[in-house]
Amino acid sequence: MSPDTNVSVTRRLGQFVYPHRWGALLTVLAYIGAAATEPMIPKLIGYAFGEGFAKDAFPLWMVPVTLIGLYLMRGLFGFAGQYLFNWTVTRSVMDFRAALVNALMRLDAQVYTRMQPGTAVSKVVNDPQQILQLVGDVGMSVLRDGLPALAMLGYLFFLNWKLTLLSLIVTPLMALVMKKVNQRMRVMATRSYDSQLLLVNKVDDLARAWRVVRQFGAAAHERERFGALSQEVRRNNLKTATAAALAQPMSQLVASVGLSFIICVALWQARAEGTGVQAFAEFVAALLLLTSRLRHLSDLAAPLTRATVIAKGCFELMDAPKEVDAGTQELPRPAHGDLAMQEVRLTYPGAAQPALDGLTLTFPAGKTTALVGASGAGKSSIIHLLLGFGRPDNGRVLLDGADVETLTRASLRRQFAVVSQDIVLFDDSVAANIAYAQPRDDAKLEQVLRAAHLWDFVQGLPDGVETNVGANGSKLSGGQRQRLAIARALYKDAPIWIFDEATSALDTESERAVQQALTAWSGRKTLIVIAHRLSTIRDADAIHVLGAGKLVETGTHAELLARDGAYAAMVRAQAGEA
Ligand SMILES: Nc1ncnc2c1ncn2[C@@H]1O[C@H](COP(=O)(O)OP(=O)(O)OP(=O)(O)O)[C@@H](O)[C@H]1O
Repeated sequence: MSPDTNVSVTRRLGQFVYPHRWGALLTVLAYIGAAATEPMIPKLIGYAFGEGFAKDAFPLWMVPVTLIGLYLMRGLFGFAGQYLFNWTVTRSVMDFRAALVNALMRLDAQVYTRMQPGTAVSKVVNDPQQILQLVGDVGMSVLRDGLPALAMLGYLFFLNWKLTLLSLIVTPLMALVMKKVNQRMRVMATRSYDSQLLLVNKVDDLARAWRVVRQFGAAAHERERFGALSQEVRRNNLKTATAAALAQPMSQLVASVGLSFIICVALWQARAEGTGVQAFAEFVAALLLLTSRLRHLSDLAAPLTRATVIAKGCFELMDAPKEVDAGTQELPRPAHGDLAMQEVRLTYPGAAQPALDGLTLTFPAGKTTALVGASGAGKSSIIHLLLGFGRPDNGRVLLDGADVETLTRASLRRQFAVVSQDIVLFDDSVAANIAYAQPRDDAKLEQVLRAAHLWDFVQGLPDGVETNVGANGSKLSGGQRQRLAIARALYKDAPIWIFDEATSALDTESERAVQQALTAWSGRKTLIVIAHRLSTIRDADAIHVLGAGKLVETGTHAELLARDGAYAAMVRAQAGEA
């Protein structure tokens, strides 16, 4: 990491603290107040020893009053400093997290396919707190040791400015050694952080895949893999700690070289100019005190390095490619719902073959169109493009005649309600999941729950529609989760519905009920259905058959059977399976 990066990381961190600068400023003032009380203690002790023994000295009650008063003041300043520090840090952390979540919401779809969920959790939840705490602690040390060090430096100049200037010559040497040590620490801290993220992702996997792990009897296997990762984290942490532990002795060694040089010069000067022992002793004592303060300050490199490394990771997430939302056109609400693809080609980054290859097809408004084809034929990729999650390399996707690239993403996505193969539910109530991000309407809620064949089940739940469904609907069965997702799509009441294997987990009775509900809406909605079970799409107005990203044939169920092509073969194959 170049120094420039360090500067930019610091500047970017500063952006989150800046709005709360008054808190930071008051923290500094409170600590200055606390530090100011420090010299009063030896001063008072000296006074007590000097004047206190005299017969007509101050009355004795002044001792407890002064001492208690002093410590009370110190305590108040210290408390105020801590409180203000935490006030500033917690607010800055909140802003930092908000910026990270904001970035997360706008990432390009491809970034999600590369990113482990644990990484996002760690970067948004843990890292901002850790970074600002580390930087804050360093700031505290600067206040505690840096301020007295500055005072001591001033005093040294006052005592002997020539010698002090000379002592400053050794500073670049110290800086050089510290730079080398810091570089090593940064490398180690980066490695340590990266391996820690792997560990986070592993634990995330273990918590999510616990069923698979147990079904495969893979606990020992997973323990072993976790153990190997833990070992790597431990090794990297130890190396970072070793590099940090080396920092202090190294800086002390350099300081001792400098110190011996200065003492020699001071002695030489004293001999030549005949300055007294007292001036020499005072200078050396002050210099030693300064060195001890500086030694504490040199310990700050390790936490700062760690904070920089972690912050860099957060900023990488913030700077990751965002979804392009360059369109300006807004569609009426609701749109008519006429979809078309013209000569569309889509190649995923790093893929050898295009997922869609010169595809031209339509999804007419108010009609039910089915997409069928073997696994990997490109069905989900079509949905991916219709929803504007990706852009075709070639060709156009049109909604009501407008290229979807010209539409704002919000206006485009408002037109779709999707039930996909991977159902995602929120750790919230049934009602909140169905009326997700929409105003709550209880009558409508009941209507969609009935349509999704879920009403009786929900009525039997302890808190009815207010019952929590668990993380990703873990308290529901596969079919119930799917029906809940269907209800959510119905609630959105968009002009275009996409059902991607949406009824695969339903029993025949529920499936029939859902189909009936959909038929009731047919003619008013554009319906796109992806189904492997061909019996579910035989009534579709049109069926597009895909193969390797290309359109193989199109027609109604009867037409395609009569043609005796790919579709007819698929139907026969499924009839054979059944
Ligand atoms: N994010 C991605 N990155 C790279 N390749 C991808 C990505 N998503 C899909 N593909 C590839 O694109 C091709 C089409 O995939 P797609 O998911 O559209 O097929 P599908 O017909 O929906 O399959 P299934 O019926 O199994 O869901 C496949 O070869 C797949 O490997």
